[in-house]
Amino acid sequence: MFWFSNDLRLKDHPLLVRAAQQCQHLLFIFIQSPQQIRGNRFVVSRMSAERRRFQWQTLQSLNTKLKNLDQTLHYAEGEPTAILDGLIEQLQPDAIYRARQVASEEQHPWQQLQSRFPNTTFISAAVQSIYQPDELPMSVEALPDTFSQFRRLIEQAAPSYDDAQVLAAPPSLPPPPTEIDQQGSQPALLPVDKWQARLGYSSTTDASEEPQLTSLPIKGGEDAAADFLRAYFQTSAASHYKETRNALDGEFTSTRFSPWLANGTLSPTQVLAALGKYQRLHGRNESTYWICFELLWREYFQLYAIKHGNKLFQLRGITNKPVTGCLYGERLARWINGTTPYPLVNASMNQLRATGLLSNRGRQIVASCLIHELQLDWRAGAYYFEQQLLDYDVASNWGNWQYIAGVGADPRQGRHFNLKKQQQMFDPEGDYIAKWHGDEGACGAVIDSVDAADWPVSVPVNK
Ligand SMILES: Cc1cc2nc3c(=O)[nH]c(=O)nc-3n(C[C@H](O)[C@H](O)[C@H](O)COP(=O)(O)OP(=O)(O)OC[C@H]3O[C@@H](n4cnc5c(N)ncnc54)[C@H](O)[C@@H]3O)c2cc1C
Repeated sequence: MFWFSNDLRLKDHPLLVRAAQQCQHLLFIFIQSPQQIRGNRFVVSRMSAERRRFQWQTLQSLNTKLKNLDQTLHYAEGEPTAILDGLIEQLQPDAIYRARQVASEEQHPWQQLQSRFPNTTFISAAVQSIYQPDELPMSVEALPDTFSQFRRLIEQAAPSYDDAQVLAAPPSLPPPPTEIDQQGSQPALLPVDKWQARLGYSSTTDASEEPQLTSLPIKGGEDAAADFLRAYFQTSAASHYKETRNALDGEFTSTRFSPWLANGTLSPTQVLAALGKYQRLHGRNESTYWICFELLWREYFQLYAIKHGNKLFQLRGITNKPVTGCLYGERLARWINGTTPYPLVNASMNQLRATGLLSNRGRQIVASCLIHELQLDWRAGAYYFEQQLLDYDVASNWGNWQYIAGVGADPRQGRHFNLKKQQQMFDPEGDYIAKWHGDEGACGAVIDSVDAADWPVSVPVNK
């Protein structure tokens, strides 16, 4: 049994190659846990319709690729443990394969199944990271408290990422187990094609529906990821990355690889291999190095999530530092709907709501505003990002939020961005604010309509 999660590709997938070599039959499954869609006390839902659409495009694309190898992707919605429990009882697989998961919610069913089925072999590998655990110069428990320390250790000791090698997709796959009815008679588990109609998605998606940050649409699937990667390195953008990466908008100011890296249609090794080829053709400079630098941040946060477990989601973070933060509904609604007094924040939130995409600088600015100006519980922001971001990645999202909230890996104990200064630096002409209507909803200097005693706050009228 091969359980796909955030590794939705066939290329550069060592675990898949291993399963293809070791098994006589393989059942491919993807399970959507309702817990990861349902709301909680912070958000009405943890997954927006736009994110689901992107995920669905990705699953369809994976299914098409599997079909070319006479295989099928099966999909189920439900508690992973319950679904797999039934399937393991029924099919008695010798082994179950799954990409390593870094956060507790995703790890939990795997651990439960391991203890329930001691005679089944559970095989997992880090297929979403640059380094395997044994290539790291430290154990996960000894991960340094700051990124800079981690980067220095990696750059001194770990194998160089200059000559990254991409593994080919398996040329063939073992057939599905005979017990699985291809027509999908299992109520919980159906081939992806059958689910498509049930969920109301069309088999082809109108390209104009896809969110765009560049002239290429952000479309789900391994082929779309490969096209995007190729298109990026056909430009000279990588040679200027360090100077442009902080821009709020614009064609290839940063790589925009994150949506595909997050769901595993693209591996970091594929990015590094394409970068290596680019450097051999056009030369290396500080900008090309900086792409690796940012990928190391991603790597760091993955290990950070494993090391810190549930602390990733706690108000006091990994520091246990006492912090305040309220869940004041009116302020949160203003932040979400782009009606704060800060046009730059509003523009960024409007962009995020409309597209599911936001630059790194935009994320830092709105996160800082939620924490420092609006004084809200940072987890409300993190959950809202989880709902909206097409590139949502549990480790990068929660790790970055903790960093800005001062309860994470930041040696400076948090970041408070001066919003006026940020606007002068990154949107001096106001183009971004105009494009995303940041002025339209701005509510003036007074954020709240009532004070602490619930009295209406009157706005002084200038005569
Ligand atoms: C509050 C907040 C929440 C975030 N949530 C997420 C998230 O859910 N998913 C996500 O992938 N990134 C997240 N990031 C990190 C970063 O903003 C995005 O990775 C980046 O904007 C993606 O655009 P890009 O692919 O053009 O990045 P580039 O600048 O081109 O960087 C290349 C790659 O490096 C990695 N990377 C870059 N910056 C970071 C970073 N700070 N932390 C971790 N990895 C990084 C990404 O995989 C990215 O695709 C968050 C940042 C902040 C401040």
